[in-house]
Amino acid sequence: MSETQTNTDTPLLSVRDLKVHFPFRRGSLLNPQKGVIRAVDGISFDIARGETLGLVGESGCGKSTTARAIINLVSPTSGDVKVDGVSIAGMSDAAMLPYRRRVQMVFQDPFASLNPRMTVGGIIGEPLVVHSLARGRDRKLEVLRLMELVGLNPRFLNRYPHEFSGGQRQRIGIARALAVQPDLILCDEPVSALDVSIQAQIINLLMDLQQKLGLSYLFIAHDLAVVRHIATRVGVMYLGRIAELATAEELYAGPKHPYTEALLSAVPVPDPELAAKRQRIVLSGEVPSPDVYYPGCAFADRCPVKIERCLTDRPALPNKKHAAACWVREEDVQLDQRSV
Ligand SMILES: Nc1ncnc2c1ncn2[C@@H]1O[C@H](COP(=O)(O)OP(=O)(O)OP(=O)(O)O)[C@@H](O)[C@H]1O
Repeated sequence: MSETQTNTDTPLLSVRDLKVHFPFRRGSLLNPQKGVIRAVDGISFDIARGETLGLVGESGCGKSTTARAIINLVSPTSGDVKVDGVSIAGMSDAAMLPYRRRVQMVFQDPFASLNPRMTVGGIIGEPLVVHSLARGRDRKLEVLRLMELVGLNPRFLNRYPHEFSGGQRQRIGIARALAVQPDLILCDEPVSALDVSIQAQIINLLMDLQQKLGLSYLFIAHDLAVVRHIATRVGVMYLGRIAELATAEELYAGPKHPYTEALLSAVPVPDPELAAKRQRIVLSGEVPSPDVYYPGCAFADRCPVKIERCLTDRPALPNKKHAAACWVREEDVQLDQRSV
């Protein structure tokens, strides 16, 4: 079988030991400082066809940078991103074009990501032009079909983004991503800027589209409540690393990492009796700066169950279905040799 053929055993997306470090210089002429921001610091995960991986963590933990590296908007410092087993590292622009069609992105702020001077028809139809997929009347018909698919009234074809609500603008962004018939959509906080009732509508739309079109999603959010209904599996990120990776069911029923426990304790529970029993874990301190190198677990400073080893030895995420990078909670956690 050729490398470009679809192999159902190969994950659609495979990310291995991905690091994205941003070197910086600051300070004064007399006291210059050089350093590196470890935005993403050695993460690995797969996404299968038709699956949704939720990627969750506080602001600045590296979620968007992960998505940007997958779509090649930033260059990885090291590690590998493969689609259907084919690595994108070092691909020429021409070789990247079909890849860009297969992997699309939907952004958090649907207003900032849509060109205000283009009509909805122009915005949704643009990728069809870029990828030479449809022209003239065919293009218009395809745009109208896409508008209906995402629940937009086709009569609004010639309207501008500012004439739509936040939820409708996000539908435009989704239709634009769908125009090239992608396999995987990277959804970077697609509902964070929307009201709660509208959030549910957009999540339902994404799930409905997944059913109809067999799409895979990487769904980024900063809280666990948002990904609960859409994610098949969830990765919890902390300071550029994955603290815990599990199926959504396992993670919500029994989180292993103390950081996941703290995040989950903040998720509202609809049942008042359960809510009364639930103890809220309030973490002390802030997420540490990604420009400091932590030899041990990056969460150790804020961790309520840390032991001495957590400060000195970096735990690697065990390679199994439900895994946490935690010396205290996980029996078969190993020393992460790669980062020493
Ligand atoms: N181009 C860049 N140059 C330097 N630092 C960057 C760059 N892009 C991101 N960072 C830094 O990398 C870290 C991770 O940023 P990233 O945007 O990936 O986090 P995030 O989890 O998506 O946060 P948010 O939810 O706020 O978007 C942050 O400290 C950020 O300031």
